[in-house]
Amino acid sequence: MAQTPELSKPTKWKGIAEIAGISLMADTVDNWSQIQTFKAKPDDLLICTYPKSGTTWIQEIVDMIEHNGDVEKCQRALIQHRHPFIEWARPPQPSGVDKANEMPAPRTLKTHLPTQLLPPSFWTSNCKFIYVARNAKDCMVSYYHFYRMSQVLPDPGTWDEFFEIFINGKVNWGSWFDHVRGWWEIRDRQQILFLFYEDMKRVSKLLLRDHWQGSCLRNVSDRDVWKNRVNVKTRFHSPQCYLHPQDPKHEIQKVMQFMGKNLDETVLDKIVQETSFEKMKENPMTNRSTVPKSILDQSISPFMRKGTVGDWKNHFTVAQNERFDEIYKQKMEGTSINFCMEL
Ligand SMILES: Nc1ncnc2c1ncn2[C@@H]1O[C@H](COP(=O)(O)O)[C@@H](OP(=O)(O)O)[C@H]1O
Ligand SMILES: O=[N+]([O-])c1ccc(OS(=O)(=O)O)cc1
Repeated sequence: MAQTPELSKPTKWKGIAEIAGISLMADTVDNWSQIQTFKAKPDDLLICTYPKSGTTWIQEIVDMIEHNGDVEKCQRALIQHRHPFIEWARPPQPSGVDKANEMPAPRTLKTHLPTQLLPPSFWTSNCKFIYVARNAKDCMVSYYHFYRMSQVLPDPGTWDEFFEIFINGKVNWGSWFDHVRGWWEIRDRQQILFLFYEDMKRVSKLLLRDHWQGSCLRNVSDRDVWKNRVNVKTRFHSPQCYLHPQDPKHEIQKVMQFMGKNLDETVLDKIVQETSFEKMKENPMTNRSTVPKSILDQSISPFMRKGTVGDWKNHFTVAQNERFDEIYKQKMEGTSINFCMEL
């Protein structure tokens, strides 16, 4: 069994610390009591993700919905300043909790915390959560490039080294497997809208999803579906088997309904366009271009890097892929969650 390589540390760097075995920025850990005693409100909306799962994307979508598709209003501030990041701390700047406390209700907040580390008041205040999950392989690739460009994170080493670090959960915010499992398991016990990056990305396809098996059976064309609706159902002999359209607009509509908003089709179409990868990559309010190079060096890798599904195929070796699939099977055993790894 390969050893987990040690991450080498940048100079002038405060470091990484742990809470209950989960790596976090040391400043976050130093501020832990303020974070844990944070008082959520019933009308809070909390955006929850494992890092690199499309946080910025869902933030922009939520903000656009909240502001009825008004682009100018969404340009009021950098995306990282619009929604307080609950566990963020970087003294002497105000912490995420400080910023949330100053924010008028109704608040939209953000976290990467796994369920077991979330401030308890979120569970008791009956607020709403939007969780976006991204398939582990693309998430790992995106996190690797983020570690490379970040000047405040340890050096990720080579891809092969980072692969070991990621599967062992020794990255910030811990194990992808535990994070996703944790949020998936509680999705029906709280007001949680559980979304998939891949569903938000998929364009103009209808997906046949069997919820009993929890598996994507195959993609079918729109024409296929409407023509063969009954046949398809009959063929799979499963009452749970149904045809489910998924594309950015459909997912945005789900978010809109969850937020209790009602926007007309033209506004929804505008939100789809404005939150596309291409638009957000060019938008200085979302692309992190104003973050100093001493923190994020985008000449190494852009923050808005590729925004695709399946880039893992350009990074994983065949052996790594086989090993990963085996580990995935073990770690995700017994859960009904299912990811699409390519579109
Ligand atoms: N509008 C959009 N559409 C698709 N992907 C987007 C997107 N905005 C950001 N992303 C992608 O989401 C990832 C960053 O996630 P987060 O915001 O959680 O840090 C990056 O993935 P890649 O590195 O694979 O390109 C980024 O390119
Ligand atoms: O890994 N990190 O240290 C990390 C990841 C994400 C992050 O914030 S975000 O706004 O890019 O999601 C900050 C730090």
